[in-house]
Amino acid sequence: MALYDVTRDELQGILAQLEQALYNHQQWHAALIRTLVCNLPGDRHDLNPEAHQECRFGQWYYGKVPEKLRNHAGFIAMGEEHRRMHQLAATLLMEARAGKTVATFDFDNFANALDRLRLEIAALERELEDSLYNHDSLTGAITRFGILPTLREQQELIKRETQLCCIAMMDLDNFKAVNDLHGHLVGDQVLAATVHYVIEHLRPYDKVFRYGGEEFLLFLQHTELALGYDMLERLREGLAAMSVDIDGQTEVRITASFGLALLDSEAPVETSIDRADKAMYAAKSAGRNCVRIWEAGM
Ligand SMILES: Nc1nc2c(ncn2[C@@H]2O[C@H](COP(=O)(O)OP(=O)(O)OP(=O)(O)O)[C@@H](O)[C@H]2O)c(=O)[nH]1
Repeated sequence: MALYDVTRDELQGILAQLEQALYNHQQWHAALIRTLVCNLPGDRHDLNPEAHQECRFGQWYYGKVPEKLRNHAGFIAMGEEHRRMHQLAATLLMEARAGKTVATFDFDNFANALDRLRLEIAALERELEDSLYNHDSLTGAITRFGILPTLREQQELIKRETQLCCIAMMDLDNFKAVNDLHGHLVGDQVLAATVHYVIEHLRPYDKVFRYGGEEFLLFLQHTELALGYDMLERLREGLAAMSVDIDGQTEVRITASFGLALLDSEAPVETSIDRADKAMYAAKSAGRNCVRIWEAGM
C-alpha cells in the first residue's frame, strides 16, 4: 500500500498509537514476568485465545486504524507477531497455572516473539516517520532532498550490476491557467490528483520526487530507454484522459510534458537531471503533452 494517501494527521495519530503500544507492552511484559516468577494468578484475559484482540493495542489494531493502513504489509506482519506473542504468553501462563516449571524452549519462543513484535513496531514507525518528514504533504511525492543521494546510490548499482535506470522530468502543462481560472485551492487538488495518478501507475520501486512547484522528477529503476519511453507514454495518455472532479461541480483536465534520459553512471548525477530537464523543455517546445528523449545538442 502506498502511504502517500494517509493524511499527516492520520500519520501522526498512528505514530502516537505505536509509541503507546510499545509502552503498554513493556508494562504488560513486566506484569507477565512478575506473574510467572512470583507464581501469581495473573490476568485471566491473557489466557483467552482472543487476548491479542482484547489488550489495548489489540483494541486499536482491530478497531480504530485508518482503513488505508490495513493492507500495508508491515501493518499486517505486526498484527501477526502480536497475535503469536499473546498465544505464546498464554502457553507460559497455563504451564505456570498447572504448577509446572515453564519450559526453557517455551520461554525462549515467547521472548523471540516479543523481540520480533518490537522490531515490526519500530520498522513501521520508521516508515511512517519517513512518510511524514520526507514526503511533500500536498502531493505525497518525496521531497527534493532525497534526489541526489538516491541517484548517487543508484549510480553505484548501475556500475556493479550493469542495470540501466532512467530519470524523467514531468511538468504540468499550462498549470498557471488552472490556478488563474479556478483558484489556487483547486490548483492544489489538481496537482495532488495528478501526482497520485502517477504514483499509482508506476511500479512500487519507482520513485516520484517533487522537484519544484509543478515539476516532478521520476526515477525509473531497472529501465532502459525504450521501456522508459513506453511507461511515460502510458502515463501521459492516462493523465490526458483523466479529469479531476472538484466538489462534484467542476471538472478540470490537465496534461503533462515529459523529458527522459538515462542515468549516466560516469557523469555527476546533476548532468543526467539536466538532460532530462532539457528533454522536458523540448517536449514543451514541441507543443506540450508529449514525451521527448534527451539527445546531444538539445
Ligand atoms: N495551486 C498550486 N500552484 C502551484 C504550486 N506550485 C506551483 N504552482 C503554480 O504553477 C504555475 C507554473 O506556471 P508556469 O511556470 O508559468 O508554467 P505553466 O503555466 O505550467 O506553463 P508551461 O509549464 O509552460 O506549460 C504557477 O502559476 C505557480 O504558481 C502549488 O503547489 N499549488
